[in-house]
Order: sequence, then structure tokens, then C-alpha cells
Amino acid sequence: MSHSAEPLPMTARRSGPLAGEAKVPGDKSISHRALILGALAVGETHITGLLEGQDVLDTASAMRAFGAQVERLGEGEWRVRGVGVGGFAEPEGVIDCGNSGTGVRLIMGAMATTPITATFTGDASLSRRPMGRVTDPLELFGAQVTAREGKRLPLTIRGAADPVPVRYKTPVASAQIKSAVLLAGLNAPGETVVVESEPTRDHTERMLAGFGASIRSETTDEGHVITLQGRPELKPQPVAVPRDPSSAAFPVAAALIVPGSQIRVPGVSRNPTRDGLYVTLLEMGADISFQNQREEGGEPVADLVVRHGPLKGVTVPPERAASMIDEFPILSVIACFAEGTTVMQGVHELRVKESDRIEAMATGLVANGAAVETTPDTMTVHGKGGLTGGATCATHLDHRIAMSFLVAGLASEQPITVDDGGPIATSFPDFLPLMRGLGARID
Ligand SMILES: O=C(O)C1=C[C@@H](OP(=O)(O)O)[C@@H](O)[C@H](O)C1
Ligand SMILES: C=C(OP(=O)(O)O)C(=O)O
Repeated sequence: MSHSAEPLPMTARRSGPLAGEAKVPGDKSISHRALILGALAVGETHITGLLEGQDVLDTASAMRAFGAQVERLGEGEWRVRGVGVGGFAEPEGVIDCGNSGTGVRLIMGAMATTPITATFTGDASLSRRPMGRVTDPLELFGAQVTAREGKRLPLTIRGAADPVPVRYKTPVASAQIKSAVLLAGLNAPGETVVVESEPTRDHTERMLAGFGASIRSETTDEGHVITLQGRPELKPQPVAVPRDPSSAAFPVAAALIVPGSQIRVPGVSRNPTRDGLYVTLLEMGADISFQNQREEGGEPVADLVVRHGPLKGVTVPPERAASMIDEFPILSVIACFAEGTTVMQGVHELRVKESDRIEAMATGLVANGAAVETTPDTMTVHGKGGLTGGATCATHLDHRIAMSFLVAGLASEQPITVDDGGPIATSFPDFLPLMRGLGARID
């Protein structure tokens, strides 16, 4: 939901060793998809471990507006009674996706091949983000899109009455574009094909297969090719959402930079398309072990044990960017506490997230004593084994910027303040109690 709540400043102070267990919330990407596929299935989908962050709650409301029955049974436990592929009803009101790029882009895809009309809106951050990357391919299916200048929200989609399948090469590596096209392809006859230059997170493909769709992925000379057979009957599946590796990154980073820390983060997804931060941290010399590796709900998971220790700067190659796209803000913090230079390459997509994350991190880190250089596509941090701190950082309605600076403050010489911690609730509503439970001094 878009709201103009009062800003909520928060301050993090140098803390003693962090210890204990960090049970981070359910994966945000999988949570959105469980609700949307549940709504498109025929029958009842039972979900456990759903992230109850505002982004996902907005997707739940949207699925109700399109005619699905969505009920909360208990903490993280939800039931969705779906309407079937092509069964969405026309919503009576505007669909407000709040702060969530994933929510709005996937839902636009899911309705674009059904003959109904819907208007989408979002908060100030989402209204600045590019939507043409999704509406362009949706028009190829036959949907009609009315948007203001620059293809931003609010926009209206009139779904195709007689959709045609599409073969689409994504112009940027984006799981949101890929997923929107695949979800639109569900109600088009024949094969819808998405080609991506680098593989992006594959939760949509895994879950569609789990719900009984015929879908295959292969690597060819052209790239990573996903082929979906349209008009399946989706069969409800129990979905057990693993814990979010992108949320886990914050307590993990805190334990790595606060001297003497040792924490355990159980049940975190280790999906290879989401694993780039952890690969990078191991290269930096981080002391992380992955215990009890197992499969849960179609995703590989492990318990992470993380200990503080010395870190060194590394170069993160551009082909790794997609597998850690949301983790660069917190990596830039960790890089300040390493010795030596960390270069993050191929990160231009960070400029069109909830904020321009390259700009937001560089400005805040420099204000707190770091040496950072940026180009349109790279961020370089000259690590000095610590940070002075003492400054207030602007979070620009961006949860990951807020959490990154708060983690930085736990190990800086002086406290670090963020001007607004409110957006943290979009993806990690229990961030404060969880971090305080480990010994973090944040108020
Ligand atoms: O598909 C998803 O669930 C997501 C894809 C990524 O966005 P892009 O596809 O725009 O890179 C990521 O940044 C976002 O947090 C979640
Ligand atoms: C980019 C993010 O989310 P979204 O695109 O769904 O707003 C994120 O959670 O870091």
C-alpha cells in the first residue's frame, strides 16, 4: 500500500560481539510467486513461511481484487483459492503495489492476456521506476497499455482478448521481465519463449513446473532459453517458502564486521541463481559454513554459521551481478571493513531499483568516511578495515539502503543514523527485534 507515513529515523551504534540465531523471514521473490500462482491455480494452495512484509501483503490484496480468495491462517501460513489460468475478474478499484517492483511487474504479466482492464499504481519510489521493460513485451501478446510519459506508474492495461504467444529476448537481465512474460504466456495458446543473456533467479520456472506447467530451460548459443507451453491447468501445491538469502545478508554482514561475533542463520535458500553474495564473501575470506544442506519445497537450503574475521577486497565480475543484484548495497558496506579494493562490475541495474542504489550508497558511505568511486556501471570501494561513521544517511524509500547503513553503524567508530527506517517493513518487518536479539545496538 502506498502511504505517506512520517519518516522513522533510526541510529545504529558500535556493538559488542553479536551472537545467537537469526531466523530471517521467508523469501520475498518466492512469496510473491506463491500468491500469484496460487491465484492462477484451480483449487487450494497452502503456503507456509510466507513473508508478511508490506510488498507481499500488497500482492495478496491484489490477488483478492482479481477474484482469488486469499486468507491468513496463522503466522506465515496462508491459503489461496485460485480462479484458474485466464480466470481473473476485473478489479473494481486501482491496484496499489506500494513499493514493490516485483509485485507490480509480475501482476501486470499475470493479467495481460485476460480480457479485463486494470489500473496499477504505487508509492513515490515505484512511480519513478521503468515499466516499459514489462509493458513492451506485454503489448506483443496483444495487451493495450495506457501510460504517462516515460512509461511509469500509474498505468492501465487492457488485457488481450485473443492473445498470441511471444518469443522475447530480454533487453536487460531481469527476473521480473522474464516472469511477467512467462505469466502472460500462461494464457496464450502455444509456446511462449523467453531468452536471457545471463540466467536470472529461476523461482517462477521452478514453481510453474511444481504447479504442473510444461516448462523447460536450456542454455544455447543464443543464451538461456525458457520455453513454456500455454494454457495449462495449474494444480495447487503446498509451498514451503525458504528463508530469504537477501534478508539473511544483513545479519550475516553484521556478524562479519563486528569483532568477536558468531551467529547461525538457519534454513536459508541456497538457490544458485541467488548465491552470488555468498560466493563473493568466501572469496573475500569470510568465515561462513553451510551446514545441513538439504532440499525444502523444491529449493536447496542450508544453515549458515558465520564468524567475524579478516576480509580482503575482491573484484566481482559482471556475469555474477544477476545472482546478487539486491546484495550490492550491503556488500559495499562489508567492503569498507575489508582491507584492499573491492570492484563491483556490471551493476547498472542498481540505478533503477527502489532508489539509485549506487548513488545512495556512495553518498552515504563517503559521508561516513569511506573512499568510494562510481561509474554508470561500477562501484569501487577502497577498504580501510573500518569506517568512521558519524553521519546521517538518506534512504530514499529504499529498505536495503536503510538496513545497509544500520549494519555499517554497528561496527563504525561513531554512530550512523538513517533518515527513515520505515521502508524496512517492505521486506524485513522484524529486522529491529531480530538484530537487537543478536546484540545489535539500534534505536
Ligand atoms: O523477480 C524477483 O523476484 C526479483 C528480481 C530482481 O529484480 P529485476 O528483475 O528487476 O532485476 C530483484 O531486484 C527483486 O528484488 C526481486
Ligand atoms: C529491488 C527490490 O525489490 P522490488 O524490485 O520488488 O521492488 C529489492 O527488494 O531489493
